[in-house]
Amino acid sequence: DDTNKRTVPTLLTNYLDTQYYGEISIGSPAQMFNVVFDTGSANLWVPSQSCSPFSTACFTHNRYDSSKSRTHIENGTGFSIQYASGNVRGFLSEDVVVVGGIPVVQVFAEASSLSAMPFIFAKFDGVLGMGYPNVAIDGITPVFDRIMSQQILKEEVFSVYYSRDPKHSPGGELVLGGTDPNYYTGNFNYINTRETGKWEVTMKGVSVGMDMMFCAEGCTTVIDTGSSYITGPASSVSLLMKTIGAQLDENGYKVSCDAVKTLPSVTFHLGGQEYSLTQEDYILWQSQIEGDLCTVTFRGLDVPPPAGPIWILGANFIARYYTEFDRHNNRIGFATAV
Ligand SMILES: CCN(C(=O)c1cnc(C)nc1NCc1ccco1)[C@H]1CCCNC1
Repeated sequence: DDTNKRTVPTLLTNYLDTQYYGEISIGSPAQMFNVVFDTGSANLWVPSQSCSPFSTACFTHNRYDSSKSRTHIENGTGFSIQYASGNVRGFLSEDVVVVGGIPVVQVFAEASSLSAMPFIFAKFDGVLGMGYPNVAIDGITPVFDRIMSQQILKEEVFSVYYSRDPKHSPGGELVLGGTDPNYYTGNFNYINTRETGKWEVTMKGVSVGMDMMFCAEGCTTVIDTGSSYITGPASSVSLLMKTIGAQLDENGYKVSCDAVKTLPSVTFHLGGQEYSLTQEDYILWQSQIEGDLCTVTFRGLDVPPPAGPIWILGANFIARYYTEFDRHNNRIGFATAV
């Protein structure tokens, strides 16, 4: 019977609307880590005590010390994960991982080397992949699969709320086993994931204002809770930016803050619904001493075939559209975030 099945909330911290992370523990006694709950990958890794003191990114974060955990199980298999933005290398260990108070015995990676870029900018220590098992490196059963097999969740889904304004509390919320009606209004609209066993769907178009500009023939789109921005093929994004009058500089596309109010909406056509982002949603407005800086939260990113070309909808999309990831029905649901 479902009476004793439950949902498991984890509060998230919002760092400048670009990084959202929550706390987990590994080991006994508990060693605490801040991790991104990332639908764009399927492995758990945290920095290792054994990382070189010269690896700045490793050294400035919490590190797992296996010698201090009485539940540590030796493994030692090599591990490496390659992101577009950087890479992580290390080895596997096994220990008790606690997420939202739920303990699982989990194989994870101790990162003994972390590329300085981008991890010196990370406020989080590691990444907890919420992707499908078939994309997990070394064939490791992901954390969420281990929690599902305990049969304690009301539904085999998880949901993500990202706040839009760092001053709001909480910065975000991950719910395992259901959704949190406090953070969305209206009904969910669902899109089936592609058969690839990834949190990706076929998008039916991207329009700017009233004009359909990209992806009219359909294109693969990843819903990635671990990415800050929206990315698309570089040529498409540069045309989109030209249309809104944004200039590319060394760290992204900028617009003059005075022009922000005249910017058009950008609309993503998913599953027969239109998901619009207004300038509110896609401009990061930072007040600086030398004047305000308005960054457009779109980036060009060319993912090589066979995985690419793809669009990636990240945190700025999820902040506007509360997202449910449904492993039971292999579909993604969006509702208007509060
Ligand atoms: C976590 C690695 N990722 C980042 O894009 C990334 C890199 N480096 C920093 C400093 N932050 C990142 N993401 C911040 C964030 C948290 C929640 C929303 O965005 C991606 C890599 C591809 C899979 N998906 C995740």
